[in-house]
Amino acid sequence: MPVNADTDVVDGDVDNVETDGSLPINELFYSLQGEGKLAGVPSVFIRTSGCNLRCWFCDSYHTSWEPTHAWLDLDTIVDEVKDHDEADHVVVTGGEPLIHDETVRLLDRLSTAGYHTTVETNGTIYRDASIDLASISPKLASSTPLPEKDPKEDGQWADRHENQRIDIDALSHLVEDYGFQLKFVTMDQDDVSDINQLVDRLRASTDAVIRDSDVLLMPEGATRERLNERRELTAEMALKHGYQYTPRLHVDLWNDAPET
Ligand SMILES: C[S@@+](CC[C@H](N)C(=O)[O-])C[C@H]1O[C@@H](n2cnc3c(N)ncnc32)[C@H](O)[C@@H]1O
Ligand SMILES: Nc1nc2[nH]cc(C(=O)O)c2c(=O)[nH]1
Ligand code: SF4
Ligand SMILES: [Mg+2]
Repeated sequence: MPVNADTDVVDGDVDNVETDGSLPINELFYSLQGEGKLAGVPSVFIRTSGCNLRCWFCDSYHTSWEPTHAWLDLDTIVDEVKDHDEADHVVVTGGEPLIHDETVRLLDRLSTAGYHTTVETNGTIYRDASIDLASISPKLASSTPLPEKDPKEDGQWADRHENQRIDIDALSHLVEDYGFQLKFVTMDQDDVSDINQLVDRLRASTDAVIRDSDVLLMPEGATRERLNERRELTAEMALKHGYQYTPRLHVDLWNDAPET
């Protein structure tokens, strides 16, 4: 993809940007869905650039900490999706895809064309859109880029990330309106109380039924090596609390190669 970095996209603050029927696209590729309830399903991935959070561990650094992208119009994006004629599932991810107004129009176009749509989102933004599966990954306290963890080493994003990472209203609307999964990146045992508290809070704030099997624990790890260090502990946490474990099939298969 051609590369440029826009300050507006860097900050995930695109309200005032004239997007003119296009989206900042970091990559578009065909792979197996690696995570969650649809793991293993052949899917086209559309990765938008720009994010309103800054998880220190973000495995898509060039959509968040240092965004790169080409602005592609919706016709071009949909045509590229259709080039992969084996696929009937599309995953719209990022960055945070729901910061962009045009993502709603893209989802409409994909749905009208007959695709099953999954949106990978951090759950801080609600949009009324054609979403079959809202794959929500709320960010735990352990994701906050404290100075000692920040890839840029200055801790500038810590407060903003911490203040924005949970929005109960947005989460409630997402689980009420769409098929959903709550997919938590887990570092260690300390995350469990954070997960339990959030699930309890969400259950109390919505009439939507949230089953334990809708709560997925996914080991942190952008590489095989790091995943190996966390998968067993994550599996044990899932067993102990009755939550579902999700692998990261693409990391097992292709490690951290781009476009996988
Ligand atoms: C790059 S994010 C993009 C979508 C959205 N911003 C979000 O966080 O859900 C896609 C998925 O990767 C997960 N993820 C990011 N970095 C990870 C890491 N180092 N290990 C495991 N999962 C990670 C996110 O939690 C999310 O489920
Ligand atoms: N194969 C594959 N599956 C995925 N599921 C969610 C992904 C994402 O980055 O959102 C992802 C990804 O990057 N690759
Ligand atoms: S919310 Fe998603 S894209 Fe944004 S920094 Fe966290 S993992 Fe990366
Ligand atoms: Mg990924």
